[in-house]
Amino acid sequence: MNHVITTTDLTMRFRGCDALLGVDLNVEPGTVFALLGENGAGKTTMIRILTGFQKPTSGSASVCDIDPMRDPLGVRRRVGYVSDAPALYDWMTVGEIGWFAASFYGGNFHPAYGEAIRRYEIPEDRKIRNLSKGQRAKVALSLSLAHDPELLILDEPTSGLDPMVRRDFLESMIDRAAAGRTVFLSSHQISEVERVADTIAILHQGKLRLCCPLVELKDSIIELTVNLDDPLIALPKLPDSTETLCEETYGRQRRLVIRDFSSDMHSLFTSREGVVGTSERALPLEEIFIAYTKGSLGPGRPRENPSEIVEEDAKVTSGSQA
Ligand SMILES: Nc1ncnc2c1ncn2[C@@H]1O[C@H](COP(=O)(O)OP(=O)(O)OP(=O)(O)O)[C@@H](O)[C@H]1O
Repeated sequence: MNHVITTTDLTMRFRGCDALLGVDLNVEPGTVFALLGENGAGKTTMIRILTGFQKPTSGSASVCDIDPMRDPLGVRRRVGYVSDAPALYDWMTVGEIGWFAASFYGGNFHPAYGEAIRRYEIPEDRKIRNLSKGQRAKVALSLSLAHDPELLILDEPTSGLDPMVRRDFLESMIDRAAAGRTVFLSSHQISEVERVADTIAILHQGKLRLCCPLVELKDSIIELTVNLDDPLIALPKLPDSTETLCEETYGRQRRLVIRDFSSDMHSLFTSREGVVGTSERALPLEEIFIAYTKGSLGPGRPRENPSEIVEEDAKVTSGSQA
């Protein structure tokens, strides 16, 4: 399959900060692809590279079969892009900025822009500088969509929009994907993303922590609650095919978020002395995201023996002193 976006070993090192560290990513056509990450995870840096505004330190990228480093204008002609702080000419009116952008794209751009502006009920004679934050966001979205791009790249697209417009806008992204267009968006509104995304990628401290279809992700992760007689009891090691994303203790309950846990593994816990019982539940995307970005304990964890934690910490401490 021809991917709409491909990055290979993409790395961006700023002075004193590694924003992206060897990111390999493929985005399939006709999907809504959501890039999630905490503040400073590298999302905007990635989008700036994909849209040709930033040259990476190393690695490569291809967007609609164009190398954004070699042909940034070619990419921007093919792609619709809205940044988290859209730069619009403040002295133009809403109507004038439509004519201005239409001069680059031609075709059906101006009628499509005019229709979007009327749908959003923004007066065409209003100066851009006098628009509210939400109206500004709507103008930027209308401009990015008017040439019906095969790929739409959105950095925090719904910030500033009221809840009704946000919902309508995100639902329209599903329609775009159904029509074979591709939407690549970065957002902190995880519950909104969950309603529209086909594929989820999580960037954490510049590294791609995860990239997979949302349905697959939600099917593969559960929260396991283990009820204990003794809160200090050591839990069994799980098979290496599983990944324990986080482990927390609440009184006599141990809460684990585990990837690829299967129901026959409950007995590993229930057969252990001091374990009263276990229960599991599916997690919403927001809780999965938190579990991933809190840091993984790695394959097969939780730890067999709590003293291991102390020993490992001691090793780190003595290593740093050496
Ligand atoms: N021009 C720059 N010079 C130096 N450091 C930069 C530059 N641009 C970004 N960074 C750093 O790179 C890291 C990633 O920034 P980036 O803006 O990509 O994060 P983000 O995931 O978009 O965050 P947010 O969700 O807060 O917008 C941050 O630590 C940031 O300070």
